[in-house]
Amino acid sequence: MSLPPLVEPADELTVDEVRRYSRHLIIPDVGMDGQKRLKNAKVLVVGAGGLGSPALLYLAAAGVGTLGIIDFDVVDESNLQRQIIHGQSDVDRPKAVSARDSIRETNPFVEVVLHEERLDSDNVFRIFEPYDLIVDGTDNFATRYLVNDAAVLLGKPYVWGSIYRFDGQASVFWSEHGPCYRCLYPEPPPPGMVPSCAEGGVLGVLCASIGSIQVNEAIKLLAGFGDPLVGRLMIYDALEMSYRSVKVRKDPECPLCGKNPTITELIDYEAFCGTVSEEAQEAAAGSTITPAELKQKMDDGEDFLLVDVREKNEFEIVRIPGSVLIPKGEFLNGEAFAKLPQDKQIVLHCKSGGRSAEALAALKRAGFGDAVHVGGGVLGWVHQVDPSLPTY
Ligand SMILES: Nc1ncnc2c1ncn2[C@@H]1O[C@H](COP(=O)(O)OP(=O)(O)OP(=O)(O)O)[C@@H](O)[C@H]1O
Repeated sequence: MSLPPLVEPADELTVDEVRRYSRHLIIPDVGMDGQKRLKNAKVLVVGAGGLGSPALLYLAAAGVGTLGIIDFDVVDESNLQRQIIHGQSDVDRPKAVSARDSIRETNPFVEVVLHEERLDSDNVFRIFEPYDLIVDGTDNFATRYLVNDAAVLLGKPYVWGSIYRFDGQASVFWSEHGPCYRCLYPEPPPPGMVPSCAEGGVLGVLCASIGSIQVNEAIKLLAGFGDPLVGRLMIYDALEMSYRSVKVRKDPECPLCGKNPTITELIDYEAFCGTVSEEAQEAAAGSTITPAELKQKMDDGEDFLLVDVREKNEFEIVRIPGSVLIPKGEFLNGEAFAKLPQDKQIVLHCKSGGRSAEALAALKRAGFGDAVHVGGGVLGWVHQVDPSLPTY
């Protein structure tokens, strides 16, 4: 499928621009016409993190005239392994500002528009409106459904990417010409079932592999050449080193872009995707202790078993003294229960409190009524009790 260019060409390129983009200009498919279209293009990148970093740098280098950056976060040292738009001196600076500075260095001809806020249902239409196309570099389901729904309702193409450990996926969702994200994934996974990169990790260079595919697709759509990834899902396995693409059909029953849409306006995406299941929230209510309270229990010599429900690799990075490791999965499949004493209170913790709440719900269901979990997890322990330990 080939599609007409999204953007009209700019009137002209300056002498400096011709010199800068000469390696594009001599590709027949791009040429003067394509480069002028890129110059006139306005692209918004949501998230200046793992995918957003290479996406922003390559979009800027390619000569996309206006780049919007939306991110609410600041640069953390643990970002630098993959978020190559930021450097050591950017730690603690707002990501959007740090990304803008790098783009200025890469290509001063690009106009950068900063949105230092969290994209949500209240601001998404206002923020998306001026842009021709949206590139999604975020890491959470609530934002992906929000971006998809807003893009469908505004009729804009949505260039999507996703990464985890060694696996990546990318596609272009554009309901006028093919499926939307909801046609592929009608429902978010149950809370806690799909680990994030923060929980499971990600190979840094995978961000470049998938982020650059997103840029490739954005450029093709803006300038109107090649076969866009509309109606196809690209699947990349960095361990096997295989790329394949599978067809994704538009779902006629899609509640958003199907024949009889039931979703005609934005919804509450946090509630739709639920970061922690309702059962876990209920289990945690009244059964949550703070890291400082955990320390007090230890100092008082209370007899309890502290169970870390993270994965082995995380346990090796940092652990709370005296804890034993039983990963969350063993609570969900029931294997953990036989390993636990019946005559002691069980105290669960994870990295920041989400997984331990899920494990706590399973534990309570199995009859361990006085079990509790530690709100804030091992990160809370480091901040409140022992700042000499590393965080990740
Ligand atoms: N709704 C949103 N609005 C604006 N920015 C968002 C939104 N959701 C996520 N982001 C940003 O998208 C980026 C996602 O990047 P990535 O997952 O690589 O980084 P991270 O969240 O910094 O990493 P980690 O979770 O491993 O610490 C982050 O910079 C995050 O702040």
